[in-house]
Amino acid sequence: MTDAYVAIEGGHVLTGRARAPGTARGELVFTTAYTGYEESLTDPSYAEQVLTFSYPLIGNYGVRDERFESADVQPTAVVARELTDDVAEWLTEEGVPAIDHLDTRDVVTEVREEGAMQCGIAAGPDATPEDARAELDRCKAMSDHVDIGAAVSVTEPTVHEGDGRYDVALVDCGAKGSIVSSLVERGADVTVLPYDTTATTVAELDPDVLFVSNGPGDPENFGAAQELVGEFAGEVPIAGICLGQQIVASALGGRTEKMTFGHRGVNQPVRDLETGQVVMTTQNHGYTVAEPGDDLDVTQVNVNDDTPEGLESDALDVLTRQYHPEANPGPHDSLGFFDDVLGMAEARVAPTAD
Ligand SMILES: NC(=O)CC[C@H](N)C(=O)O
Repeated sequence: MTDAYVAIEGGHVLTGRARAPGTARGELVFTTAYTGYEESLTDPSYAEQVLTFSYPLIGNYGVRDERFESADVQPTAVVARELTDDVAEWLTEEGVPAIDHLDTRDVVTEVREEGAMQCGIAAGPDATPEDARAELDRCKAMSDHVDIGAAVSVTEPTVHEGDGRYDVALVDCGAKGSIVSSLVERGADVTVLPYDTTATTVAELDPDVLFVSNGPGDPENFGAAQELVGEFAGEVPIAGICLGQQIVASALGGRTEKMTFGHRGVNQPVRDLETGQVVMTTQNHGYTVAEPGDDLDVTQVNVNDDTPEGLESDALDVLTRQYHPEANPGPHDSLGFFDDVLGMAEARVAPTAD
C-alpha cells in the first residue's frame, strides 16, 4: 500500500506505507542501532530530525516506558523497513508520523553519499507527494534552529538526589535520563539546570562538577552554556557528553564543524590513545570537534575516521566524550567515564594532603 511519502532535498519522493499518520519535516539521518529503539526515539538529541533505522525490523520486543530517555518521542518522524504494531501504535498516540515498507538501504546509501539532508514527510490515507514536498519547502537547516535548546531543556532547576556525596550541576541542553541516573547511582546529587542558566546561578550552587549534557542541533546555538564553561574552567571540574563535548571545546578556543552524515549507532569503535584499548560505543551526532583548542588534549579517537572522541585537560580538570558512555541504547563498556568524572569531584570533596 502506498500512502506515505518522503520528499528529499534535491526533489525526489520515496513512497512507503503509513504506520502513524501526519506531516513533518526535519533533517534526514540514519542509525545503525539494532536494539534500543525506545531509547533512541526518546533521546532529545534527535529533535528536528527524521530518524531512519537501517536495521530492518524495529519493535519486536514491545514498548515499555521504563526504557524511555525522556517523556516525549523526539524525532519529528520515523522511517524503517518494518515497524511492529506496538511501535506504530505508540507513534500514532504520540502524533509522530511513521513510514515503513520502503527500502531503507536506498535511504542510507543516499544519506552516506549526499550527507544529512532536509526532508518532508506526509503519511496517512489523505497524504499526497505534494504534502511531503510542501513540508520539505518549509524545512530549515539544522544550524538555523537557533532556539532548539529551549524546546528540550527543563525550564526550572530540578534536583535528583543521590546520597549527597557530590553535587553535580547538569546543564540540560536536552539531557538523556540515563546521564542523570548514572550520576545519581554513583552518589551524586544532580541539579538539572536550564540550558540558558547564568553564571550567578551556578556560582550559588557551588557544584563539585559542572556537567554539560548531550542535546540536539548545532553547538554554536548554545552560547549561554559556552559562557558557563568559559566562566568556570579552572575553578570547577567540567565534564561533557556529545553536544557537551562540542560546547566545552568551543568555549575553550576550539572549533566544531558539521560532518557529512555523522555517527549514529551502537557499535562505533573508539581507541584510547594512551592505553591503545578499543571500546565499542553508542553514538548519535552530526557535528564534531574540528580543533580542540590549546587547552584540551585529544585522548580518544574514532577508529573509522580519527575524529576526536575524548578531550581532557589535567590542568583545568576537564573530561569530555563525543560518544554516549551512559549507553541506553548500547554497550556498557565505557560507564567508567562517570567514575572518572566524579573522581575529579573527589579531589574537591576530600582533598588529599598534597
Ligand atoms: N547526541 C548529541 O548530543 C548530539 C550533539 C549534536 N547535536 C550533534 O549532532 O553533533
